[in-house]
Amino acid sequence: MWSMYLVRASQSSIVRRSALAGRGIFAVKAVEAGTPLFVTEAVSVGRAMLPDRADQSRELAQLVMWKGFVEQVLEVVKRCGRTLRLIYALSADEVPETELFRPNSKVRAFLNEKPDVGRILEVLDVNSLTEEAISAKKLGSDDGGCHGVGLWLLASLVNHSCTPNARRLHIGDHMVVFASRDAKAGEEITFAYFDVLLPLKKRRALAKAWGFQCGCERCVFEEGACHAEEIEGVVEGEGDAGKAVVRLEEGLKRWATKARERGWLRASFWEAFLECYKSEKTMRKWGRRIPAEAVVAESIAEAVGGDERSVEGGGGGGEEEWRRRGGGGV
Ligand SMILES: C[S@@+](CC[C@H](N)C(=O)[O-])C[C@H]1O[C@@H](n2cnc3c(N)ncnc32)[C@H](O)[C@@H]1O
Repeated sequence: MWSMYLVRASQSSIVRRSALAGRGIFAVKAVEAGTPLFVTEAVSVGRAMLPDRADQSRELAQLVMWKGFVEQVLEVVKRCGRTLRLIYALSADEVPETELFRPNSKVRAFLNEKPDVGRILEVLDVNSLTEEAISAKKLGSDDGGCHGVGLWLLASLVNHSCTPNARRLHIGDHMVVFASRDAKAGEEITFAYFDVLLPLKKRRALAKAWGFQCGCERCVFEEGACHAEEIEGVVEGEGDAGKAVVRLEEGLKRWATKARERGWLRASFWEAFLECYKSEKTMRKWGRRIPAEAVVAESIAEAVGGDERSVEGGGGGGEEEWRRRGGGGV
């Protein structure tokens, strides 16, 4: 009823206890950006055409899509005890054995067990993924532009991080999870559940809407760096993006931040950077005290993983070159 296979001799990812949440998926060996980590086929996907974002019938279309999806999952588990066992493993406290997720697993399935619909719905509520998401891309248009919500068992164990290292690619009912930046052996594989080019306060609110408080290393760093709140105050209070960016860049030098930390903080204030780049007047006013867009885009991409929105724009030369030419001087 379902199939899932791991690329690279079934060794790229395993399920382990996560410091972020109960369980998570970890890289067994170091991976470079772009490396496929695993491929997994959906238990089921409910698809529907979604009207324009502003259109209220969009909500109705989403409901119909969700209802169809739930019905399909219930059909599958009625016929396949193994899928039922895997779904229950998603909401259990203990770390499920990786063996359970292998296609030819010898782990015994539940046979003739009546599915607990309430429990399944609870699992679907927190584990279903949409094809149209911040960390996802969809290939192929055979389905006429339909969007879907589905359950991809192994991928649903991937936790959120504001400094994610993986993205997903949807091809039909299959999902390919690949590294969006280099990751070390033993590092947890994470997606962005929501936009991470946002300040800490906004990210906290989004995580809350998902029902958790994010404990990723970027959030921990930014919570400790009170400067982040100070800069946030400048951006919101004065409404002068140029001044805020220059203060942030001065701070990055003063606080002796590491390259990753600089990327995180720039990602948090990306909106202010963008406002500057859109205004010739601002760029003229602050000159080299505002780093080139390509420098900031590269720094953000290295820290929070590739995202096409962060690699727009020209400039070039990188951070070292920008500093060498006297950029960022106080
Ligand atoms: C799709 S599940 C991820 C797998 C989940 N950890 C598990 O063991 O089943 C989503 C849930 O994991 C938890 N979670 C994910 N990312 C988290 C994070 N960065 N910090 C805390 N909890 C997180 C939240 O409870 C969230 O609702």
